[in-house]
Amino acid sequence: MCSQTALPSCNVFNACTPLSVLFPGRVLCDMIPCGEEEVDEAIKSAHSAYLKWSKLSGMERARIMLEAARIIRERRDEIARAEVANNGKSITEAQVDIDVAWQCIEYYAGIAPTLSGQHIQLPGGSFAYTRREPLGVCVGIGAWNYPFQIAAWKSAPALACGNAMVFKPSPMTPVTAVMLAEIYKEAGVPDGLFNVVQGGAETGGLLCHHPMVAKVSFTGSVPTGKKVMEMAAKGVKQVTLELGGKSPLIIFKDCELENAIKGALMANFLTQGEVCCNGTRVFVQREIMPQFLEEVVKRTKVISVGDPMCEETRMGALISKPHMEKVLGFIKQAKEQGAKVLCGGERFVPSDPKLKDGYFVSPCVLDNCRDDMTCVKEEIFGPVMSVLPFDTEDEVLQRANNTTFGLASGVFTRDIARAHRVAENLQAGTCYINNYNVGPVEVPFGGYKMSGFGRENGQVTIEYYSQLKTVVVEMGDVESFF
Ligand SMILES: NC(=O)c1ccc[n+]([C@@H]2O[C@H](COP(=O)([O-])OP(=O)(O)OC[C@H]3O[C@@H](n4cnc5c(N)ncnc54)[C@H](O)[C@@H]3O)[C@@H](O)[C@H]2O)c1
Ligand SMILES: C[N+](C)(C)CCCC=O
Repeated sequence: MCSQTALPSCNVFNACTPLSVLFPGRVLCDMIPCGEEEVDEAIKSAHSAYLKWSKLSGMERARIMLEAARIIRERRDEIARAEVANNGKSITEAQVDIDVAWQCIEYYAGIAPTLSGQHIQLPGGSFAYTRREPLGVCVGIGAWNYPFQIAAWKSAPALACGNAMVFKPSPMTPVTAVMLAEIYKEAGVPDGLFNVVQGGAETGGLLCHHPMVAKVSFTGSVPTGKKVMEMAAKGVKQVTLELGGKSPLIIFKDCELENAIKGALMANFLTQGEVCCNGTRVFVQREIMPQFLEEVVKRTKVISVGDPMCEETRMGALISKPHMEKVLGFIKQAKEQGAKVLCGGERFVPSDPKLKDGYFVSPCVLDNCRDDMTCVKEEIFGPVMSVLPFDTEDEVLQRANNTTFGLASGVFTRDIARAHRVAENLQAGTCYINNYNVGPVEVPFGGYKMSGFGRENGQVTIEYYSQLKTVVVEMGDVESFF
């Protein structure tokens, strides 16, 4: 890497040992997963903090959250460099992730003072009112692709509503959630309000089962999401599930082709293709397929893969060796099933000897794809775009919806009526019209079908981190039947 990154200091529930060398393929830090005792301690301390935090007014909570957002802005480059070491994504993308994180905290700080209920008039001067109240201790469980951003997306609405959060990052990326905990503390949240516990499946299970936990917000794969839901159901805990996808991107022949090509690249190659909402099934209307392929391949071939700490790099390293092998396995299988590799799809070894053990894969465009191929049906979570021809709107809608996933979708067309008709008929939590993978924090994000339920970001997420109490006030005498 161009420069070394110092790991943040660790907090009480984080048993990782910083190593001084952070070259690709090396161990980032050694971790002892948190067991029953540490998880119990983290949840109890979060509960004590919740009792204080939930009694503050929205304005008071907002002031502290705004200070946290300010500190993140101030430390943006340091956190981004740690995120690169954590995940392997390019520094340019990591900086954007950190910006999205502080924007999210600012956004929910703005909402905190607006939380309110309703006043309902009843006969005889009696009335009722509703109060929006916090849930208590919420658990956040994160995936490894957007470690800092996921921690912010979960904690910001949780804290705005007056909850505490115990967050478990993926054991693949344990570092930057700890930095967020330190920042919240520095900003003035009560001790324990945002706790980080480290560990994998076992630690996650302990969190989901703990009786003092009111809600679990999970980001990860569908199989793990099902387990989380099952565990939470035992304690009748609320759940938000942000799961995987295999999203369609539909490009009609009347599109602005230059934008559609840029959109297809954005839909497939951010964060080495390890993005849940990627539009990996690119349906292109047959008439424009030759121009589309020529241009998309030309631009994919020049994506600079390599040292993620360098400003000019556009694609860094995949998360781990087993994951890289899984992605390369999908490409091999695609070829066996008849797909044609137009570019990339191989392990890439940069010329810098320090980077030779990194898990780099050259971005890949697959042609000759059919809907029944594994590469078109399953989430690869790597830099692999599958391109499929189509003829009519009805046909492409049916094929686009023929999946158990439903996280995102996209359409490129100049026909405004068609754009909205297609958006209405796509079975997905998000539809991008004439763009892809933009994610302003004001906009709700979440899935349909097996991509999950509940939402993150936007005003609606307040409903997933609070509960409504109804207070009924009698102004007259009690009318009793007895
Ligand atoms: N929809 C979204 O917002 C979104 C965002 C990012 C990633 N993802 C999805 O996440 C997946 C990749 O991430 P991953 O490999 O980290 O997913 P994963 O399901 O393997 O792990 C996710 C988290 O769950 C924890 N975990 C694993 N087993 C558990 C158990 N039994 N109980 C409780 N927790 C457990 C892991 O330690 C990790 O923190 C992809 O499918 C991707 O699409 C979805
Ligand atoms: C690419 N977005 C829009 C930032 C969403 C990332 C969410 C998780 O993978």
